[in-house]
Amino acid sequence: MATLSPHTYENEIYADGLKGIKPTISFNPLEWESQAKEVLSADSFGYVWGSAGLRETDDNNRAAFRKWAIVPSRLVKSDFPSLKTTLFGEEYDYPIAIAPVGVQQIFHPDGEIAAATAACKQNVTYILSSASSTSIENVASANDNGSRWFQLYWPSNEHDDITVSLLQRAKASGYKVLVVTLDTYILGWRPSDLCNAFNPFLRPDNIGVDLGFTDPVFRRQFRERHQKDVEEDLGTAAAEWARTIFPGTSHSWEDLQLLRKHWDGPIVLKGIQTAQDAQRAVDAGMQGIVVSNHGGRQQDGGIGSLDMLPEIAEATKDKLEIIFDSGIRSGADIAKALALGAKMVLIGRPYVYGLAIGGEDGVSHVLRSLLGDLELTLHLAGIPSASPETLNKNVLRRLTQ
Ligand SMILES: Cc1cc2nc3c(=O)[nH]c(=O)nc-3n(C[C@H](O)[C@H](O)[C@H](O)COP(=O)(O)O)c2cc1C
Ligand SMILES: O=C(O)C(=O)c1ccccc1
Repeated sequence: MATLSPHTYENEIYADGLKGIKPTISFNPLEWESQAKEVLSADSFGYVWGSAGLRETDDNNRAAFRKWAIVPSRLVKSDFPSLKTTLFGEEYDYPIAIAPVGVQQIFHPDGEIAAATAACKQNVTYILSSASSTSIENVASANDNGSRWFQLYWPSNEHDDITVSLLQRAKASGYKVLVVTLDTYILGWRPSDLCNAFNPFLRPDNIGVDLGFTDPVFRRQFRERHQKDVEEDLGTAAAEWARTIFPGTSHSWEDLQLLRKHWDGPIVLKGIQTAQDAQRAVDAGMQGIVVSNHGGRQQDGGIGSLDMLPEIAEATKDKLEIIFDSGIRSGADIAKALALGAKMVLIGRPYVYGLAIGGEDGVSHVLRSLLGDLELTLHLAGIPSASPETLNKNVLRRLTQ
């Protein structure tokens, strides 16, 4: 069955309207946050909404989009724009993917299963977090024949055998691209979580440690250390898994060779914010980067992620694939990031809010809304496709310096 153009979501909604049926989830992306707040516990809402320090990096992420504006062209006779994009030699239907987000069961009981199912149904890539509350294998089953990538929180060198085990499991379960997050070897200073005394990893129900608890190498080593199984001392095991994937200190550029050796598909470094680091990624044999500051959740007082995209793209876009995140909230935001050099963007908090509000349907709603908005934004600006030939810096003007 041919996939319907995303903007046709509108037709469904207006047809329902004629029957007196009103949508339950907002179409205003900024209201997804307030709707999620109504249904989540204070702890869970504070965690997803939270950012580092005074939220300056987060604010700068949003402000960066407002420094650019789309300039439309007229009498461009074209069909609805193609949203296809090509990365690592593969064609993707849409230039968006689900950002890796940990502990999704604290937002909805169906957690990762709901989000990975929605991603498959909407033809959007799902990136599984290392801090998932559902195992690599179970998420793969839910994601079925969908496109899925695996995000690594990278254990320190003393745990290389666990790293290799995670990579092997991901590979065996059909995850095609490895995304290595470099900005979160320890959690940032997050006042919302501190005020709630809430650490998503140190919970009485131990949600969020499933990848460790299902890992044969972690389980064997736990037994050797404690002469008991993970199930016999869940609290200790959860704390040890948290220390394993958030070791407190960073790796070095040389360490990437271990990942290169054990992963034969594309590797993408997530958290890059300078052209110099992007070039280092090229030199280290990496295939892509995510220009990201983790949604401002790690380091406060930082520059907006979009502010750094043009110079990074200028320096390296012909040498590796550029993906972007941090602050994407609308179709116009996606268009701007693509125009400034990204081939794909990651959707973060918006889909988590959708998950909280409506489970699988809520995630589908957010993805369909963003894609419908993107499609009409390009179409009405006279931009015939999302590819760099037609969606590039020429369609933007910088408003302020
Ligand atoms: C609740 C939450 C959990 C996250 N967990 C992870 C994670 O496990 N791994 C990771 O690489 N990034 C994680 N991120 C960061 C996202 O992948 C992404 O970079 C960020 O959400 C983008 O910013 P935005 O939400 O403002 O768009 C998390 C973000 C949120 C909001
Ligand atoms: O909150 C985050 O940003 C994050 O990356 C994370 C995910 C799971 C557990 C702890 C932190």
